[in-house]
Amino acid sequence: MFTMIQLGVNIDHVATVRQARGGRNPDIVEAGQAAERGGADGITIHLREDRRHIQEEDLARLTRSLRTRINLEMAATDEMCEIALKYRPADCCIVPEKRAELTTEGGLNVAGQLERIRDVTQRLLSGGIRVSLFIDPELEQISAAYAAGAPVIELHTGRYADAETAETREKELAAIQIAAHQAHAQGIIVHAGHGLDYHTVQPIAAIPSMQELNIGHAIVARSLMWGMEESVRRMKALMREAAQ
Ligand SMILES: CC(=O)[C@@H](O)[C@H](O)COP(=O)(O)O
Ligand SMILES: NCC(=O)COP(=O)(O)O
Repeated sequence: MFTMIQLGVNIDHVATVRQARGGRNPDIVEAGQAAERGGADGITIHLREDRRHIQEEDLARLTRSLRTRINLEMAATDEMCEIALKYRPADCCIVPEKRAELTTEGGLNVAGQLERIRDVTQRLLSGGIRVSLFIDPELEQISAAYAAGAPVIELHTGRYADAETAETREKELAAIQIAAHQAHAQGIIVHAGHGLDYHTVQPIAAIPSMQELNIGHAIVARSLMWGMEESVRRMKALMREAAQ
């Protein structure tokens, strides 16, 4: 059990609000620093190919301004590799992208493109960047992530978070628990994220090998009522309570 489970706060949707009108309000750096004051152990941003929210300038400004660390989510493209190697965030998480998607729909198919993912993983590792692969909780994908040489995986919690019945949620939770155990047994560091919120986070945080959760939309949504610091503080407290 990792008693000090960490929280990466994804601030993509602060940029979504900004992009609605352009300009610099709300300011992405202020949001990241407020999340850090609330207890964020890192800041996650997804620089999408379509730049719908986070821009490269956001990455540049956050790189200069944050106290903790940046987890850059990115597609497995040459463009994104070059940007990652330019700014050298502590972490890069390789995620699948489809332009038509509203948000990330599934995990990265590492098994189906192993050579490509291995190449991107090794290029980033060689640049001193820790690499995580965003995958569905499937044993085949864990084995492929290991074969690609990724030191970290982030288990996609979307099906669990979006489950419409208690039965489905229990089934999806069991899949995540099994996947986390399998990955940990292979020496892979286990993270999780996508769709988690204040009433679904604790069973995921309670998984013994879980070292970090990346949570964004629920925190940003709540920050409109509670403020960013308090929204992060409440999420972190729920996680720490569950992980004890
Ligand atoms: C990979 C993942 O689940 C999220 O971190 C991702 O950033 C979702 O994309 P949007 O932030 O664009 O919804
Ligand atoms: N990788 C998951 C993440 O960074 C945040 O996802 P969400 O909480 O915005 O769904």
